[in-house]
Amino acid sequence: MKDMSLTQEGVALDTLKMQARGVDVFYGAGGARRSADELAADPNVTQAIKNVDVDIADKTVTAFIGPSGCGKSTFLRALNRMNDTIDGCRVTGKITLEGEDIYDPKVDPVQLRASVGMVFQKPNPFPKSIFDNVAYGPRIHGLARNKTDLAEIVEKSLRRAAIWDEVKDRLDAPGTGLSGGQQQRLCIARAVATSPEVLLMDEPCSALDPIATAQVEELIDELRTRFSVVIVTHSMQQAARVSQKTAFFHLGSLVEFDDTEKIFTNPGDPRTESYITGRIG
Ligand SMILES: Nc1ncnc2c1ncn2[C@@H]1O[C@H](COP(=O)(O)OP(=O)(O)OP(=O)(O)O)[C@@H](O)[C@H]1O
Repeated sequence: MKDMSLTQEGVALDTLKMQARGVDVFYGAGGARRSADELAADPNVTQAIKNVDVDIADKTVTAFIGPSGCGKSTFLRALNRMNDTIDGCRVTGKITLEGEDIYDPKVDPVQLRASVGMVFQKPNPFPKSIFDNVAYGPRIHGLARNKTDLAEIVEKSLRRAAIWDEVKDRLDAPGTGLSGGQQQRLCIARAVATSPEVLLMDEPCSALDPIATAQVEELIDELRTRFSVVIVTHSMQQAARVSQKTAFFHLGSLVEFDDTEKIFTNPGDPRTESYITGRIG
């Protein structure tokens, strides 16, 4: 019998943070408002995501895995409307954060991205001081009442990103002068400074050495005590180490979504099995 306290994707209802239903993403869609069916039928339009349903649980790390070009990053960007910044990119279907439609015209995408933060593959600190990198979000969103308050938010964020001890004596130094691993943790501090509900990470360790990767992975485990984390990774070992839920994408479709342990030990779909055993991808 179906457990009514779970969503169709098997996530406990009382922990549901984000939900995607029937999401399609198109590139080269042009400016005119066309329906998903019209876009799908247009040979000049690329459909990168096809009818995807996903549930993102609170205080959980969800990994998106799949072969190159399957749409992982495209779908991740749909979760905080980063695709809005790409000309001709159209997202259809429904994505909610705490039950609210994030594509509703009332929603301000800049505000949304403070709640659904993002960390990119390549560390991208602003050409500003370490302090100003972290203070940027709280400043533009008016989250600090005064200077002391702002300094507290910056310190707390740097501590959460496990980089405070390394930078506390040089907060005025440029963020771009840090090592790659430190820059990535600085970017994580910048993303958590606005107290997001969800943190999206697009291959956050791919530019890092094994020691910096281990530090960021440890940090991800710590971050999930406060936030939902969604991570795109090419490393199956990393997905198995850091996540509790895994979504396997193939050719723009979500093939399987389940507990990470199940995906890696007893996948339900032969395509998932082929991928995790190295036969496709
Ligand atoms: N800005 C864009 N314009 C046009 N097509 C794009 C754009 N970005 C991605 N695509 C296409 O969308 C599809 C999915 O790409 P996406 O980058 O989301 O895949 P991915 O699974 O994240 O790949 P990878 O693992 O290689 O990063 C691909 O066919 C890609 O060529």
